[in-house]
Amino acid sequence: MDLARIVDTSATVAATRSRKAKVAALADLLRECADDEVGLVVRYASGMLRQRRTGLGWRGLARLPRPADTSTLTAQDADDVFERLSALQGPGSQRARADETAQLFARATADEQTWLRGLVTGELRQGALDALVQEAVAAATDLPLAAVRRAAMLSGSTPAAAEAAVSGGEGALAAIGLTVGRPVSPMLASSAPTVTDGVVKAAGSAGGPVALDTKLDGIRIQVHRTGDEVSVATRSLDDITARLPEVVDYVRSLAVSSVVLDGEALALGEDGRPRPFQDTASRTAQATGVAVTPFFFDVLHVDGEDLLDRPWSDRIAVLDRLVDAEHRVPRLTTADAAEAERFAASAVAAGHEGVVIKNPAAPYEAGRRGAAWVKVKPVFTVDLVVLAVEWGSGRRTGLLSNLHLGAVDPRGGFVMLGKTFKGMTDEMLAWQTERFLELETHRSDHVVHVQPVQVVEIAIDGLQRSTRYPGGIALRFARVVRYRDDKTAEQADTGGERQGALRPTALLSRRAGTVHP
Ligand SMILES: Nc1ncnc2c1ncn2[C@@H]1O[C@H](COP(=O)(O)OP(=O)(O)OP(=O)(O)O)[C@@H](O)[C@H]1O
Repeated sequence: MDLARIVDTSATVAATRSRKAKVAALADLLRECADDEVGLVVRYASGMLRQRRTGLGWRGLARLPRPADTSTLTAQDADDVFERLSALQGPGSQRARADETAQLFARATADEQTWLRGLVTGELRQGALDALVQEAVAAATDLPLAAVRRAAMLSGSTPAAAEAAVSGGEGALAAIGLTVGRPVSPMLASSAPTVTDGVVKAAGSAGGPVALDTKLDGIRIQVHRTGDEVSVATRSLDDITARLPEVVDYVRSLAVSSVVLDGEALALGEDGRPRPFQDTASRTAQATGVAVTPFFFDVLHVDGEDLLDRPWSDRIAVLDRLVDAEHRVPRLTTADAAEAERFAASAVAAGHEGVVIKNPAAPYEAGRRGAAWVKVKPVFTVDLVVLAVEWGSGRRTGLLSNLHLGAVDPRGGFVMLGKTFKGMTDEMLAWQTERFLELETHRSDHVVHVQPVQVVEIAIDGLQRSTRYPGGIALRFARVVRYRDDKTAEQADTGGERQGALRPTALLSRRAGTVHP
């Protein structure tokens, strides 16, 4: 497949607002692929490299050779270069990387250069793109979208689902089940403004009791075990087995031969209350530091049996049998809103984030964010992307301080919603100065513009209409809660639902919470 063909499709997808037209363009591209290139083309169409690391960043791409006049590159040519780059290490590798990169870019036309740079820096990646590509795979292969989606979630990979669809049709898609040892996209929660609303939403039209789980503010962990082999994956499916030996030891001690558990790892203080989130979060980067305790709230597989399609209540019965109460998330099942409010208040008083309210009849919907799980938190927080940072003054001279914050723009890119320099600890200031200088793209005056990849969680008192920012809304009293390294920019919150019409309520309704301790 010619690279230019993919670059063209990318441009068409970016240029149209019509979802139908985007899917049609992607499906046309996939129809033109040879079977053995589908995986790579799907990756590139989704803005993803096949290699986890290439060692190339924004800086390495700052100066490019003169573009070629005619396009000759294939997708496979590009992938071959990235494969060689990913294998480079040791002395001389920096030089070799620069040479390989220069040669690749010299063979690319101007449009291809721009596209390749976006691919390498992750700028082409958009969460929504993955869903579009799944639709395109279904359209190109004439297979049900639900079957493609399910396979993508269970394999944790849209390219893998596309390859199966092309090579073996619906049978091959259905054969992608849960494989112990291979992480699946975790089930996600929608949100509600109050516990009472959350109870109604999770119960659905049938009404009846719901389960309230304490919402722990730790590291989402999905733990797979076969025999003595244990692996731990994060929410974004990164392998952190080596970082969490205490979680590995605990799951290895369970009386099962194979199991897949879903939960949170949390660092507790001597008083049994959760330690500050930063303490827990530091363990995603290192195996030392404060100890974390695993708390499980779901089980997806046990001893050869997949439990995904079984109702939550059945799965929890299995969990209660397998895992002792000290390693389960505290929970209450009730149909009474007042009782639910009291439980949520006590969870918050115990130092937790809120509750996740669950429908007891619901299956485990990998990768889905629906009404079966509803989170309710006491403060509004939004996950935004840092677009630029201003140099500080006074006590903060020499440090990057005031953050320019953007939400994901449904039309592509980001839309700025406000700025903040509040809520940062000295440690955060030092860290962010280093981090944002690494991500710098250019400067204007006292503002350092950065690659839009760093997600930050911001607490706000609300949103207000404003003419100051292009989206027409602005954050009220924004302050930094923490940096979110477990989220990519495309997983940040959206500034609006459709066609650029920024709807503050859409942003808020997914985030609001009013549990009163
Ligand atoms: N008992 C629980 N049941 C389900 N999820 C829980 C539970 N306790 C904590 N969580 C965490 O809550 C997360 C969802 O809420 P939150 O909005 O805080 O997280 P997020 O990462 O910002 O958003 P999301 O994962 O929904 O995009 C889950 O991904 C999970 O990691």
